[in-house]
Order: sequence, then structure tokens, then C-alpha cells
Amino acid sequence: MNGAAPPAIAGRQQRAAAGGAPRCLPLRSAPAPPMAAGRRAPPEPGGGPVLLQGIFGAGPAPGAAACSLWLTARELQVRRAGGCPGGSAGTDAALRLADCVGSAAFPAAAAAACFSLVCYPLRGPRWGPPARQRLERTFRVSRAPDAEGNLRIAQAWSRRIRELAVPAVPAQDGDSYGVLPRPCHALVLLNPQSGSGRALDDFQAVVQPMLAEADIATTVFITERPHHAHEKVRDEDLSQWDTLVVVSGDGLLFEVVNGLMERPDWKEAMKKPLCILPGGSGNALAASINYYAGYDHVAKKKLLTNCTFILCKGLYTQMDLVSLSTASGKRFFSFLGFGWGFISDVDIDSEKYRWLGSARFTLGTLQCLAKLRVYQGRLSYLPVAAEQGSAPAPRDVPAPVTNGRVPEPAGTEAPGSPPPDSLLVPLGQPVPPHWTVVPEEEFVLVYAIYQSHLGTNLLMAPAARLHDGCIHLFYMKAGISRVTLLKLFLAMSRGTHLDLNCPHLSYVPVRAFRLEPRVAAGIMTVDGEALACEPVQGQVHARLCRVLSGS
Ligand SMILES: Nc1ncnc2c1ncn2[C@@H]1O[C@H](COP(=O)(O)OP(=O)(O)OP(=O)(O)O)[C@@H](O)[C@H]1O
Repeated sequence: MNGAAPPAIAGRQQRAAAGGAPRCLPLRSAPAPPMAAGRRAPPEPGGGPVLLQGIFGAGPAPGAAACSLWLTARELQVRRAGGCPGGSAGTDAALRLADCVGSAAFPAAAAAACFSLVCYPLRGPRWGPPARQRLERTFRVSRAPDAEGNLRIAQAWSRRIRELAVPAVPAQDGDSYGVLPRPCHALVLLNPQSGSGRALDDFQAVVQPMLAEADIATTVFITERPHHAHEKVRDEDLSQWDTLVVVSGDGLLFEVVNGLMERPDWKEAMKKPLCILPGGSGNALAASINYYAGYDHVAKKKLLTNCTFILCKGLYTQMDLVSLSTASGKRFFSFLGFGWGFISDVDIDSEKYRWLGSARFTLGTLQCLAKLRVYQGRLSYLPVAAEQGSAPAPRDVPAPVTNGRVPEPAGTEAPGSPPPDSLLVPLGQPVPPHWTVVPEEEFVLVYAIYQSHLGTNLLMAPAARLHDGCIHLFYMKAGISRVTLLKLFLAMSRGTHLDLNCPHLSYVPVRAFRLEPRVAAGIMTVDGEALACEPVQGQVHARLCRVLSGS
């Protein structure tokens, strides 16, 4: 992190110090402190060794009561200088640095200086799940004889807080993770039409202030039509950005991923960390990332705040993509899921109710239940278990395909050509013998999902993770009653649908699959976007891109 104060924090604090309304929570007043810091008890176990300690004003104003601060690797402990009733020193607040997104130092009136920090701790309302809420604290430094000395102390505290607030990269899988630099430059791609049309307002009200606090500068690109974001990232000089942030539903991120994969330098481009901030109606990837981070299920502004917090902390990791090839020669890279039948029908049929936000899916589900349809086709897959247990003999290993065709021999493909699908054979040929072919050919739905959530309220694959190398394949055979189907979808809101042991619903983790509709009936979807119905096959490409994530 760099030592410059985030302008948004600095601006606010200068106003506060000049007599404006401070946005800090003042501590209760206490008697003037004894200056001997050694008289205080050390921080509670769990905070770790003390790295900095001192006595400061508990607010920006000259008359603020004094408090003792103890900075450890994990938290900033704030104690009233007078101690607790009964004589023992008590901790009035312990601000977790894992919750902190920024800190700034700035001069204050009367030759003093201040430093502040902004945290977003998880706070629960009396009813409902906890979500992140803003908390700012400012401390006044006046113990040095001159303004420069006080500013130096404030800067030292602020710098140390920022350093300690950088998330630790998980040790066991360190190569898979990274942290955004500070200051950070983000290109924000925003679809003003996504969801119920509030993406731009929410971005300005919720996201931009948080990013300013975290020293993340933004350039906003507002899409004007479908495919606009695809073209933008395909042709953009990406070296000027540290991250690409998509404020929209899943559809715009699908454009961004495929625009990046079309670049001749796609290998490099896919290293650019992507971030999704929910602005659409489904927001499946945002809900999945919220779930992987261990947060409770939340929606709307709370989900947006959680996801923006994840961006502010800057930890990113790798994400699998699935390469999908169609019989007509199209190829897509998908991060969320491919579907045919009931779920895809709900998704596309309910587009006309977009103004309802996520409630459009409830209405769409009821409508599609009323006219429940059956789709005929052949489904085949390469199960994870079979692939691990009995790899095919070398002579059986299929030649990799791209766009349903066998490419040039290895080593002769054009530089920059996209990754070949090493597990697939051309769609015109039978699937390899070690694949499984589903005996039934009548389905209510087929859905291959690679993230946990199908939508904000639908936890379809609770075991899925960003880079598990796995496609979670669900299919539902014909013959299921409407009531059972409804029960399954209700259970899916808690992720317990498989516990119902419905004989019509099958789930299998796979590396690759093929779906061959008998007739071109029904809608297919990839990441929520409609596709013409035709034979499709896909395989997972592990860790092909990077995404901001909380864990
Ligand atoms: N300015 C625009 N006007 C109309 N359509 C746009 C515009 N910008 C992007 N699009 C298209 O809108 C489609 C849907 O966008 P997106 O998925 O982001 O929102 P959503 O459908 O509301 O969200 P979700 O996928 O979560 O349901 C995308 O295919 C995208 O190409």
C-alpha cells in the first residue's frame, strides 16, 4: 500500500477537523490520561504482540477525551484513558484490521494532526442476517511540540494500519492468490439497463464512496448496447488497469470474459483480476462469491456492500472456465453455467418482468410450472470419478478439439490461439468409450453449473468452489410432478434439494459433457444468455481466469 492518504477520507476528515460534522463515533469522555503507557495492561490474547501504542484524542476536535490505542497485527484496541470502573483497564472497542478498508493521516487545527480508519464490520440487525456496515474512527495527535511532528506520528500510524489491513494470502494454496496494488486503477464496466435499472445509482451511492476510501480509482464505462463491453475489453489497452470491475448481472461478465478470450494476448489478459458487483436480477456469481467468503445469504444493497468490501480488500484468486462448443461452430467461455429446459425457460421467459428484480424468477417459475414441458435428447458426460479412477489408455486419448473440430497437431497452432479442448472429440463423432451416456432421453431440465448459486436465492451446488476443476451436472428426468418440482426449487433456496432424494433428479460432478437435442426445441442458456438449441459440448479449463474473492 502506498503512503498517500485516500482523498475521500482525507477530504472528509479535513472538514471534520475544521469544525464540520465528524463521521466518527466518539468515545465516552474520560479523565485526562496518565501518560505512562506502560501502566496499561497489554492487549487481550488473540490480538498478538503490540506493534504500536500511544495516547490520543478520541476524535478530531481539540477537546476530545483521551484514549489509549494498542495496534497489533490483527486489531486496533481502543481503551478509555481512565480505565473501567473498578480500576482495571478495559477495552472499549477492538477494531479488526480484517474489516478495515482504508486509513488516512492529515493536519488538524492547533498544530495537531489526525489519523482515521474506515472499517466495515459485520453487524446483524435484530432480525435477519448480518451484513457489512461502515464505521469510521478518527484520533487526534497533539503530543509533539509542532505540527510536523504530530503529522509524522499520524502518518506512521495510518501507514502501519494500511499495511496490516492487507489480507493475508492463504498459505496452503499461495500460488493461486494475489492482492491488488494500492493505489489501484479499476476500469468499471456498468450496464445501466441491468436488473431493475438501478445499477448506476447504486454504484454512485454505495460503491464509489467505499472504493475511494480504499484508494481504488475508477474510470466508468457505461455500456450503450449489447456486445459493447465485449468490444471494449477485446480492444482495450489493459496495461493501464489493475482490475476490471463489472457492475451488472452475469450477462455483462460473460461478454467481458469472451471479449478477453478473443484477444491474441488472451493468456496475459486473463491474468487481469475480474470483479463482479451485483447490479442485475440474477447475480449468481456475486451470490456465489458472497457464499464462498462465508457470509450469510443477503441480497440487493447488502450483497452489493459485501461484494464491494471484497473488492476493497483486494484479494483475488483463480476461477475455472468452461469451454462450450456448438454444432454450428461457435465457441464460448462460460464461468457460471449451461442450461436447457426448465431453468433456462424461466430465465429467458421472465426477461419481460425485469423491472421486478429477482422476483421475476419466482413469477417465471410459476408460469413455467403451469406449462411444464419435456425435452428429448442424449446427455453424455465424463465423470470426475471415472477420469480419476481409470484414465484412458494412450491410444484412446481423444485428439483435442476447438469449435467442434480437431485442430492442427500440437505445437503447430497459431500463437495466441485459444486453449484446445483436450477432453472432447468432434461433435460428429461418438463420445469416447470411458464417458457415461445417460440411458433416459426425456428431460425436464439439464443444468451444468460451475458455481454454487444459480441466482441470489438459489444454492444449486453447495459444494462448488471457484477453482474446483469441476462441472456440477444436474439433470431431471421426465415424469416428475409439478408439486415435487416446486418442492425441489423451494429446498434449493437452502441448498437442501439433494436431501429430498428425488428419484427424478440426478447430480454428478464431471469434467466434460455433451448434450444432443433430438429436435431443436426449447431455449439453451449460457451464463443466463440465450443460445439457439443445437448440440453442445463443454469441458472445464481449470483456473483460466482470476476473480476478486473473499477467501
Ligand atoms: N445499455 C444496454 N442496453 C441494453 N442491453 C445492454 C446494455 N448493456 C448491456 N446490455 C446487455 O444486457 C444483457 C443483460 O445484462 P446483465 O446480465 O448484465 O443484466 P441482467 O440480465 O439484469 O442480470 P442477470 O444476468 O443477473 O439476470 C447482456 O446481454 C448485455 O449484453
